[in-house]
Amino acid sequence: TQSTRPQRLLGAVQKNATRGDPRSVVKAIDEFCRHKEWAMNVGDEKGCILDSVVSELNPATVLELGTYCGYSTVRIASLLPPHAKLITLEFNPDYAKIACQVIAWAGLEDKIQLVEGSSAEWIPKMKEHFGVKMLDLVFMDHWKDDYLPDTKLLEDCGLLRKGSVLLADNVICPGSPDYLKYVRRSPRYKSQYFRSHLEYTKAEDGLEKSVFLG
Ligand SMILES: Cc1ncnc2c1ncn2[C@@H]1O[C@H](/C=C/CNC(=O)c2cc(-c3ccc(F)cc3)cc(O)c2O)C[C@H]1O
Ligand SMILES: [Mg+2]
Repeated sequence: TQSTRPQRLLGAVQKNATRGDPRSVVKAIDEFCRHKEWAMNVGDEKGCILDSVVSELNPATVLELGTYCGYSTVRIASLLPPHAKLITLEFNPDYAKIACQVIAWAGLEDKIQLVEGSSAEWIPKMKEHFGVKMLDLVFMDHWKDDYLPDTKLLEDCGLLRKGSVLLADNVICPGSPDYLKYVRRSPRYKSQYFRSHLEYTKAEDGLEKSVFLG
């Protein structure tokens, strides 16, 4: 039977990356997507911006919305301090299965909790189910129409503190206009646009970093 693109991406990781070496997993995926098959990972150019935000913040608790194949999951987790935790939500079981194996190949199982389910279902369960008090960083890379409702849900669930950072992918392409308007207009956020390009292409895209002011 035909393989899927995520399965072929996993194959490229298992063929070209070194087990237990997260950065080689990131590199293998970028090579595959640049030279073989495009896939919707945040990619190497926006990935460097993601790296700088994570390194500067040094977060203890990270939430990622939209795991897909686990590229940004591995990229973020590879930069986290020893006892830090990353929870990543993915509701597509086929993607979750691939991401789980990509994470295992990188040797990051201890830092990453992959949850198969929707953000709407699991954001309200963060505290009781995962013992999460506050989120230091939220990386949003799921359906673009869910960025705004999920941001409001994070606020309502009391998961954001003064200084919590929301980092959203694709605010230009495919775009999330209602989210952008909200974080840029709201007095409760200090928002900043990092101009870049859509992964593996020359099209404009960027990340929006929004600091919650409490
Ligand atoms: C609500 C919810 N909860 C948990 N997981 C969720 C969820 N909504 C989606 N997900 C999961 O996240 C992933 C969805 C990601 C959506 N990302 C995209 O649609 C996306 C699309 C493009 C793109 C740009 C130009 C083009 F011409 C074509 C595509 C680029 C990107 O970087 C993207 O992230 C997979 C899905 O199962
Ligand atoms: Mg994206």
